[in-house]
Amino acid sequence: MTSPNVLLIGCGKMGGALAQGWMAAQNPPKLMVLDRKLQQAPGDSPIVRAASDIPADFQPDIIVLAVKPAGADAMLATLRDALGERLHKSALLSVMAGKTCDHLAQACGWDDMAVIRTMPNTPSSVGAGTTGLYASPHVSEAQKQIAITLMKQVGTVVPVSRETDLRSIIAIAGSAPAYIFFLTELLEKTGVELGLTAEQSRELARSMMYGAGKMLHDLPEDASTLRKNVTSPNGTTAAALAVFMDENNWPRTVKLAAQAAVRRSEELDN
Ligand SMILES: NC(=O)c1ccc[n+]([C@@H]2O[C@H](COP(=O)([O-])OP(=O)(O)OC[C@H]3O[C@@H](n4cnc5c(N)ncnc54)[C@H](OP(=O)(O)O)[C@@H]3O)[C@@H](O)[C@H]2O)c1
Ligand code: PRO
Repeated sequence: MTSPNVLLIGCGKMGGALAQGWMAAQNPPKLMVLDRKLQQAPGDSPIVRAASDIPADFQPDIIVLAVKPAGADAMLATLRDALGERLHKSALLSVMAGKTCDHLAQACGWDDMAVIRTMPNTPSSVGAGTTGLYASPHVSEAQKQIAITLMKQVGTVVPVSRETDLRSIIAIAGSAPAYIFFLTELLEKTGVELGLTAEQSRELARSMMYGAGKMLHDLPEDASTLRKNVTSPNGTTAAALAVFMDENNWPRTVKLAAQAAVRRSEELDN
């Protein structure tokens, strides 16, 4: 398949992670980046500062919208003015935590605009991303396949048939690397409190996270089996897990945290 023309709007934390992942992939897209401050784009992709600077002969296959939800409408208005029918011919792929497909289509100026909503995460930068993907009814099968292929270049894609499922995906995958990074921070800090040097503690916590993640990725066993394999009867792990697994501890807080992320994504739609 020939590589698609991709216009990436916003090359910050998430847009930048995708661009990095794509540029390291086998058959990278032909990328143009729109960002007001970025100095150098991954793969030295061309950068424009505003929609009005997009060259007249550039027809994007996919426009990846990676700005904050609050800035989306204004950005789409300038894009519509600059691209006209070229915008209508593209598929819009949002990575934003809020704003529905219908809302984005209207902001583009066409009710039948092809809008794909995704929820990727920052591990996309190292080809280990996880992306939930919903294609609205106006997206053609060909456009959907281009979008899936594009996001598969940076990791795993989980298509969903209900747009509202993206909220759950935010809670379980989009925001979730931050939960894991926070746990890593806590382990590092606790290691120092227990007498390790900061360097030792950092290396131990990070290496352990990588090893556990690699087992989850490489092996077919359920997470619960992998957990049980670490837990000797009446041993050290059982002592630690008795704290974490208390129903008022992780089972409760993980659910509360996920519900808070879902609620926030509902607010970001408006
Ligand atoms: N971060 C994540 O882990 C993650 C994961 C999944 C989805 N998302 C979604 O990704 C989107 C972006 O989040 P982010 O964390 O990547 O934010 P970010 O780091 O602030 O990136 C947004 C980028 O877009 C640029 N930008 C915004 N408005 C612009 C405009 N009008 N013209 C030119 N450039 C403009 C920003 O420039 P300035 O800095 O100058 O404003 C910035 O470089 C959000 O909608 C979020 O919900 C994020
Ligand atoms: N980062 C974005 C946020 O915090 C969306 C998921 C991850 O809103």
